[in-house]
Amino acid sequence: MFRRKVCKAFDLRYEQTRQHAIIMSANWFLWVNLLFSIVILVRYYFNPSVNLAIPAGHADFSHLPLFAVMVISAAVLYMLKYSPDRLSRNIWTMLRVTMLILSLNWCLVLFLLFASGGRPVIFALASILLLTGLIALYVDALAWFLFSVPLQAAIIITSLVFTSYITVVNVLAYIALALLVESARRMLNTWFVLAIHREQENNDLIQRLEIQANCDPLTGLANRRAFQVMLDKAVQRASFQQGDSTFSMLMLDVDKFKNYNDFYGHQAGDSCLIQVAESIENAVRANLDLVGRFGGEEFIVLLPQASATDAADIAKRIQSALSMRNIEHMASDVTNKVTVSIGIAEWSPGLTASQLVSRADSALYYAKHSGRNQYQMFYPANNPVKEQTVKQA
Ligand SMILES: Nc1nc2c(ncn2[C@@H]2O[C@H](COP(=O)(O)OP(=O)(O)OP(=O)(O)O)[C@@H](O)[C@H]2O)c(=O)[nH]1
Repeated sequence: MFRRKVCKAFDLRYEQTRQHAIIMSANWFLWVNLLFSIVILVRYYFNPSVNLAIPAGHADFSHLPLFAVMVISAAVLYMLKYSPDRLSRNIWTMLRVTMLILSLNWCLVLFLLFASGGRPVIFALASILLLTGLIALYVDALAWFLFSVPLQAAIIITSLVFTSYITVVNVLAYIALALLVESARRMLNTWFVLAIHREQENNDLIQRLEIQANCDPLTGLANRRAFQVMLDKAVQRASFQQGDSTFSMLMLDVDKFKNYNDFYGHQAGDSCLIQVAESIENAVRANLDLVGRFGGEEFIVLLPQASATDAADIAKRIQSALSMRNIEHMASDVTNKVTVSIGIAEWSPGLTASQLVSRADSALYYAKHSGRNQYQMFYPANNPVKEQTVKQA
């Protein structure tokens, strides 16, 4: 089951990376096609003695496919640059069709050059096209075959048409070339897959380490360190924010938990802590509040955009969520169910994170000393008022 999930994740990553790679290298390859066709078109200006002579009469025809290569390459480059969704399936299909059309045009160029006496350079020209195509398209076997197969076929057909015979050496050379490029494509693709595997493994490892560094292993909640980071950020944000920047926090402690452990055993204690954690998580506001394990049987909740009164509502919800679980605690002198005491503190300008925590802690201390199974708010004079006490039945 787990393996299947890993494979799925790999498949997805592989497809996405392949798509990125093919777009990136197609860009490069289209530029190569564009520049290559321009160089062949203007070759006389560079070196009039170059052996790609095209006698009059043939020249126009040979220029046509070269122009076509130029125009198609430029048009597709333009589309790739300005397409709103460069990674869509349609773009991928368009690129494959483009590779076939470019290849057919190059076949025509080779054929016409061969016919006009440029024979000695045909093999070199085809080899350069095949090698650049291989570098650009090895990640997409279909695009590569659409580009390479017509070219390789063209070399053989052209030889057959323009020479009355075809030697064994020629045939062997063609076969060797075909085998060489295919084995090179497979090798490059193997490295590509391996690189994605490594990246996937590294990502998984980073994810695991992040979870280990930030999560409490028993409850899965944020650990104290992760909570502290979020709390510091909340204080920073609130300090720089104008207007309504209030936020609050809750500090919770399971009542008479030592007795619970002694009575039911440590393992049952662990399971009780997990249930308390779940109750808290279910009672807070999803995607907004952050629940953490402060240590031992103490929990902490960060409540963004919540005043002390809002926090008291959430504290009530936590108490009733826990009460509904009905976890027996026969060793408690508070009630015969597991209960929590809660301290509430609201941030006010100038307060540091540790000052806020210590306010929540002293409100919790007050709740404990007022009989447990209740919440208490902290007041600036560190004198929580008794009217704020709400006992859970
Ligand atoms: N099972 C279990 N117990 C834990 C864990 N962490 C801390 N404890 C226990 O939690 C208990 C905390 O006990 P105390 O701090 O004395 O508090 P209490 O018994 O809850 O009493 P009050 O808080 O005053 O109501 C200790 O017995 C710890 O061993 C844990 O991960 N699992």
